[in-house]
Amino acid sequence: MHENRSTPARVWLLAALALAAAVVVIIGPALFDRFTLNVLTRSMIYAMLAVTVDILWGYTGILTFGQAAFFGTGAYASAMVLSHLGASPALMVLALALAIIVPVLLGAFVGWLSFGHGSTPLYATVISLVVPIVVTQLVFSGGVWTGSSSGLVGYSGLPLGLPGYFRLTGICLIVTTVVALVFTRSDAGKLLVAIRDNEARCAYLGLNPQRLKIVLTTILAGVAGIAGFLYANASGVVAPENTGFVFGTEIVIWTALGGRGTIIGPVIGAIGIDYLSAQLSGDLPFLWNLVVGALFVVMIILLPNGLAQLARMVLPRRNEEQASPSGSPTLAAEPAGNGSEAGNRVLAVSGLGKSFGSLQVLQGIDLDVHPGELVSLVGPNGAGKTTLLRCLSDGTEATTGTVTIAGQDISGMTPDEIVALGVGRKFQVASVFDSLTVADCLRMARASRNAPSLLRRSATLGLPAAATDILRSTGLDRMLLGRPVSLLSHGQKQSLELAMVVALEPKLILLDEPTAGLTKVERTTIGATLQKLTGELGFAAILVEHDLDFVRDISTRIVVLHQGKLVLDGSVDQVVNSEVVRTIYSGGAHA
Ligand SMILES: Nc1ncnc2c1ncn2[C@@H]1O[C@H](COP(=O)(O)OP(=O)(O)OP(=O)(O)O)[C@@H](O)[C@H]1O
Repeated sequence: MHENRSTPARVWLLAALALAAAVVVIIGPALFDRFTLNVLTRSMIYAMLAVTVDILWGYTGILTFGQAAFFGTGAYASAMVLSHLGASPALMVLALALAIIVPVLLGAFVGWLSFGHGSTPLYATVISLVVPIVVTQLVFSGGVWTGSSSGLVGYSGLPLGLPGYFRLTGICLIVTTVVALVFTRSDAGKLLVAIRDNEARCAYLGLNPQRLKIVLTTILAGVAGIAGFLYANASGVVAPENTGFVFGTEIVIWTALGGRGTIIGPVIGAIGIDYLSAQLSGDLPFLWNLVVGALFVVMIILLPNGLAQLARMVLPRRNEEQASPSGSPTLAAEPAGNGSEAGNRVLAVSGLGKSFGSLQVLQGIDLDVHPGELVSLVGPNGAGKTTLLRCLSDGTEATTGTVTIAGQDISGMTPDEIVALGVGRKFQVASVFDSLTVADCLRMARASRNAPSLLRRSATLGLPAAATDILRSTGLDRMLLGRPVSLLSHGQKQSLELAMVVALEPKLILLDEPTAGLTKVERTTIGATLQKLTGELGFAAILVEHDLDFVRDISTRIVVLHQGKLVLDGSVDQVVNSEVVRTIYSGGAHA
């Protein structure tokens, strides 16, 4: 794959900004008085935390109040070593190591609890509220080890002096910010947005969003721990408030006010508000919190995306609609993947049943599908068609019977594991990533095969020929690759989702009413595409469709489902001319 070797302007801009910030940090001690240096050192440590919250909340959609717990754990781990064991160079290294390891272990546990098997979106937020409270209680009950309610104070830290701490924390913040900016703008960083937008689609692209969120929580807990280490050294005191829920909420407020999903916004928000708090809370000790609270409410109403939104309104903006073609990646052909061997069954369903409580939705379904077949699944509303597709793409759905894909029983398997067996699923309502561009959506579809770069935006987009064909035939190719998905028409989103599914190079494609709401021209294009995919390229497909004329034109076989039972499985002619079908569609047949 070719990479664009020229360095984009935004990389130079980032380097220039980082350099300017480094200069300010280096000469800062000569510019600021002691009070300002002290406050800014603390503010910059808090800004590191705000970056971690922004990656979790702003990019990945995980609202967390728990970063304070990891920060506090790191701070206490360091302070306990320095207080009880000493501050020799070796013990300093131990203090730093524990300030990372303990929060990382806690982060992995919290991540597993929040996003592990069976979790719901509510888990993460509730657990992030509970963890700081638990950690604070542990600190209170730690006796002399943690200093209980008084915290730990009077230990020796790194021998840097105030200017040294200012410079060290400044450099750490610049590094954290640059790494976060590079990562969130890389191909891999787009994965976070994909998870935020549409977790189910991620799973059906063969990705494992739960695992990714656990890894992210763990790594960012480690970063919060490093911030805790800096704080414990620079301030010379750690207290229960450093681990608490109130502090965790403050970080969220700084992030929101600065502008989540921007990295720079939360950095400015944290430094600005903490600095102002230090300046004003002396003069307005009781009013200050009220001022911050009121500011928060006003901002949420007027500028829900924070100060960064104001900056975007003022600064000239790139017109996203005109971002193509110069901003678009170039399409590159990927070698064809694992085609199915004609003759072998791709899918074998035997005695499949599904019930919701006492409601039996599917019963005794037997079905085989071979490579090259386009099997249409028809039946009246409520017959169980979508439920059947769900049972074929999620091994935890079926109540009875077996589903075998490419020779492997899928019972108990999760959607991403089934994608790896060669199943692609297209949903009834186009399931894409609205905040990403067309190219990024397609890149997500390849992410389980080609690990996306953590550092770069690729200048090319490698896709199998079948997916590129769909883009060409539906007009989504080059000119629209850089366009945000939110600007696409309904038909374009349907075509994009189909291209994403085909980009997975599945053996079996499951399509739930792919032509719903499309114009006649769009339907004809999709029909021709499906015929080519199956007839010429050897994919197998199961198509749920209500339009019998469309089905008749393109199918190789038709299966009729009625009241949860498979009542007919035959050639197009057999089914179309069947008395049973006529009776079912006229509403006359009952099980
Ligand atoms: N999660 C659920 N809980 C309870 N009942 C459900 C659930 N999902 C589906 N059903 C019921 O299962 C039956 C089959 O639904 P399904 O959506 O599979 O039908 P369908 O053939 O796809 O219908 P349509 O053509 O209208 O999309 C319906 O009676 C529906 O109400």
